[in-house]
Formats: sequence, C-alpha cells, structure tokens
Amino acid sequence: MLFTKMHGLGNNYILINLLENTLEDEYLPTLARNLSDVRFGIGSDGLILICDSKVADFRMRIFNADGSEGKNCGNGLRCVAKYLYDHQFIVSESFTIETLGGIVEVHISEKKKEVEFVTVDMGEPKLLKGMIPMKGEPMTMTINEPFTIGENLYHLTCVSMGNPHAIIFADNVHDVPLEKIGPIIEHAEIFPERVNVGIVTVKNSKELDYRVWERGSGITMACGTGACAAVVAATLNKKIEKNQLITVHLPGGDLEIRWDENNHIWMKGRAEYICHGEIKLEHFTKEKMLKAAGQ
Ligand SMILES: N[C@H](CCC[C@H](N)C(=O)O)C(=O)O
Repeated sequence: MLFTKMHGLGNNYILINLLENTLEDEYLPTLARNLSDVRFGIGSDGLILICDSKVADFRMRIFNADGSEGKNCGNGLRCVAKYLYDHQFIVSESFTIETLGGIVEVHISEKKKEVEFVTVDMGEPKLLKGMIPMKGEPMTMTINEPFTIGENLYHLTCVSMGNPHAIIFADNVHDVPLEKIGPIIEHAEIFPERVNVGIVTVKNSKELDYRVWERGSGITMACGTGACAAVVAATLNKKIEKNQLITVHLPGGDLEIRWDENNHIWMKGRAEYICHGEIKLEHFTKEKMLKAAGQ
C-alpha cells in the first residue's frame, strides 16, 4: 500500500489514496495509531484517507495519532488538495471535498506543476453549545466563560469548524502551560466528543499568535481549523474586526484567515510533500489481527 507523507506548517499526516484502493474500516484506528508512532511506525500527527464521495468531488477522512477520527482538518485539506491537483486527479482550479464536519470548497490559483499555496473556504463556524458540542444550554454560545483548573481560572470561547475548539486568550501564548491544561480541557466532561485547545495572543488588529493542543494528537506545530477558530473567537470577543485579512502565526508558520461578510471562513496557506513510500498493511494492523485470532 503506497503512502505520501505531507505537512501543512509542520502539522504532518500520512496520506493514503483510496480512490483506487480499499481499506477495511475496522482496521483504520489501529492503522492510524501504528503508522503515527514515531518509533514503530512512520511517525505523524495522524492518517488521512482520500476517498470517493457521493456529495462532493472527493472525501477526506482524518484519524488523529490516537486513532480517533477527526471531523475536519484544515492543514490536511490543503495537503489533500495539493496532492489531488499535482497528481492530475482534478483539473479545475476549484473543487469540493467532503469531511465529516461538512463540505468545503478548495481554490488553487497557482499555475504550477506543484502548487505551494492552497485556499479553502472552510464554511461557516458553528457557535452554539449544542453544535460544538458541549454541555449547557444548547442554544447559547460560550464566549469568555470561566473554567477552573485547580487554583487557576481560565476563560473559554468555544467554536466548531466542523470539529470542536476551546480558545483561551493570553498576553503571551507561552504564558499558559498548554502541555498541562491541554489534556485536562480536552477530556473535560463538558465536552462529550472531547475538544481541541488553543491559546491565542492578539498582537494587533491584523495578527494573532496561536498554539494548539490537538484532540487526539497533543501539541502540534499547527492546526488549520484551530487558526480559523482563533479568528472567530477573537472577533466574538471584540479583539479584532470581522471581514479583515488576519495573519495567524503558528509555531510551524503563518496562515491567512478571513471571516467574511457571508459568514464563511477562508484559510490560505502552504502544503508540502515530505516523502512517498510503501507499507505492508499486515505489519500495522497486527494488533487487530491478533485480537481477531483471539491472541
Ligand atoms: N485533532 C483534530 C483534527 C485535526 C485538526 C488539525 N490538524 C487541523 O489542521 O485542523 C480533531 O480531532 O478535531
């Protein structure tokens, strides 16, 4: 089985093209965990599958490093779009990709054999508690709500980009012990499907700093949906204006994000290849096969 490893600002994924291949669903969480392992596998933030779709041009499935299936992945979408365009699976400059979090529209404006930048219309953010999802009055929003961890009080603003994000504002993104509070908030009982946790510093009216603890993958170098959620949260908290081109600085690089007047979030950023290779599936689904054999 061939794979392509790619990254979006250092948020790296193993892509497997299932347009001409199949993989049994039951193996996918095990495969994602084992391939993502940096010592016994290839090493990555997760596994992305490129599949056929009945409702869009293509379908992307994303599995985090812990084997859990994510509902959307901004950096992954740019990698999938680049892969499809560069390998001539698509010839038009705009096409659609189905995710569990909804259908997005991809735009490639460069006339290059291998594109560098991809723009994605990520659709509309979901703000109501019932849509994040999180516990509480389902028809209300979570804007700057208190959340206590031990002696420390944090304030959460929650946004879904098809996947759930809890955003905390800080004067400096390194002021908050994200390695410590990330997993605590990720697994908090108010988030029935867990949550991605982002720390945001508003540098000025056009720039944010952002660090992320990803649901299912931990600290990563970047998170595309998280950067979109950061812009929405900063706007809801009146720290920046809507319909402005915002540069979000992530540890792995920058994304350009705009929450436009039609309520759509646009994300533009790089996507790059790391390597291509081949895996013997049986080496990475052994755990499942042994269990099936009752061992
Ligand atoms: N950990 C996320 C999926 C990956 C999102 C991220 N890598 C991005 O670029 O948006 C979740 O379970 O919701």
